[in-house]
Amino acid sequence: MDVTITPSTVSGTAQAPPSKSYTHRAILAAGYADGAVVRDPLVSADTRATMRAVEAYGGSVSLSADERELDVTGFDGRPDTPDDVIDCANSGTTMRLVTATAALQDDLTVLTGDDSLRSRPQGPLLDAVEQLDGEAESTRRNGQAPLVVGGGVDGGAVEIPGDVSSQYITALLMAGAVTPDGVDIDLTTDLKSSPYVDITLEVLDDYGVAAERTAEGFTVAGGQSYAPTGGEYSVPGDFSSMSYLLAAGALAAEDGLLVTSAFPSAQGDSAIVDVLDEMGAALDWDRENGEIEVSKSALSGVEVGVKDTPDLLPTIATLGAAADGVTHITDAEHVRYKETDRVSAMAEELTKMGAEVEERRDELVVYGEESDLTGATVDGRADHRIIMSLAVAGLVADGETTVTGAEHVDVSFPDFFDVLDSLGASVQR
Ligand SMILES: O=C(O)C1=C[C@@H](OP(=O)(O)O)[C@@H](O)[C@H](O)C1
Ligand SMILES: C=C(OP(=O)(O)O)C(=O)O
Repeated sequence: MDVTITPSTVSGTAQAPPSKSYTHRAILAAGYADGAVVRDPLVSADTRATMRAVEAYGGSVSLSADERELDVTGFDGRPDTPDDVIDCANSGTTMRLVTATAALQDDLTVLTGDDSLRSRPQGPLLDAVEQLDGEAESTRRNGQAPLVVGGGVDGGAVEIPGDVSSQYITALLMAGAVTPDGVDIDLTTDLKSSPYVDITLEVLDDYGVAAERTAEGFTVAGGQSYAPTGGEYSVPGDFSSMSYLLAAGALAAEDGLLVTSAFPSAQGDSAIVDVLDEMGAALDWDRENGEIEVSKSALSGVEVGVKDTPDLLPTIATLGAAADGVTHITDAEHVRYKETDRVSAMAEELTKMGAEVEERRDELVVYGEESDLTGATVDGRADHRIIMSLAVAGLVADGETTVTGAEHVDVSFPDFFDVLDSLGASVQR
């Protein structure tokens, strides 16, 4: 599906979708448990992949008609051998988290995904499973899926780099809690995306599982049981998804835009509020009521590191292209290991729209004052975050912007274009 955006103003109220990261964890934690009800889940292509995995391991997942509740019956810490290959589709979180689940059972599980997911790095996690005396192979022996994993690990100590994906740590902590011996994780390089591990620790705690940071990394004791208080878990709003709404507001909400479901949580991507503030956006976050009011403002360039917040790079790149002055997005090397190489993707696609952008190995520099955003046909790269960021740029580009492959917003924000349309943007599908 192609979507064409013409310059528009936006106004009104938009509710942020539920958090993808919390939903994945809440569903898998319910799988490790006897079961649980997950309230306000994100129902999207990626979280459906995690639901399929829980079912493949012997659990069941049923979604209420209004999609506000997932009733999960768990496999209680003892995954079955799946009858078939687990298709993780486009979801890195699913593949990493359920690879560690596969290592808990003696037999083998085969995990695969789409072209993008089969090109992303899994090697350090496979290596960690082998350090725990499990079996973990990449069929092509290139550290990428398809993967074959099993071996019935009992726990132990692992060394793993922290600068490829924090999802390996999340995976090992979640599975480690139900091993007999627990898992000690020694990070051999600096941890990137660390707020995502904080999300994991928060969800584990809510499910009654103890895990903690250590001087070397993290540790989780074995022999624990997952059980959320009252048998229920509620998912908060998603700040990565909110970043597109807030950016749209800062660029195009002449009369202001209100974003709801914005309660504080462990999500590092709530840093978008500070980034916008530093760029000069008129913005007010009422934390108590979970509401952010933002209005169209003259923005200036900013220097921002995305070590902890890789998913914000595409949004900040768009903001930088519409701002005055230079925007430096630093510490960005790990942003290349996502659904696409997002550093290159944003550099190339914003260039097609007339932006002046310089790509470095771990940095994207956007020269806002030399950028005159003009409508163009841009490639969404089958990557939800690239599509949403380019669509937001289209709100302020001169002329028509067509984003190709726009259906991939289905991964994290399925009704993104409906929401944009309801806020008054001119969106043609
Ligand atoms: O654990 C998670 O929910 C996620 C962790 C991050 O990935 P990395 O840890 O691979 O950087 C982030 O980019 C991804 O969108 C979601
Ligand atoms: C990188 C992302 O997710 P995942 O790693 O789960 O594919 C994302 O949502 O931007």
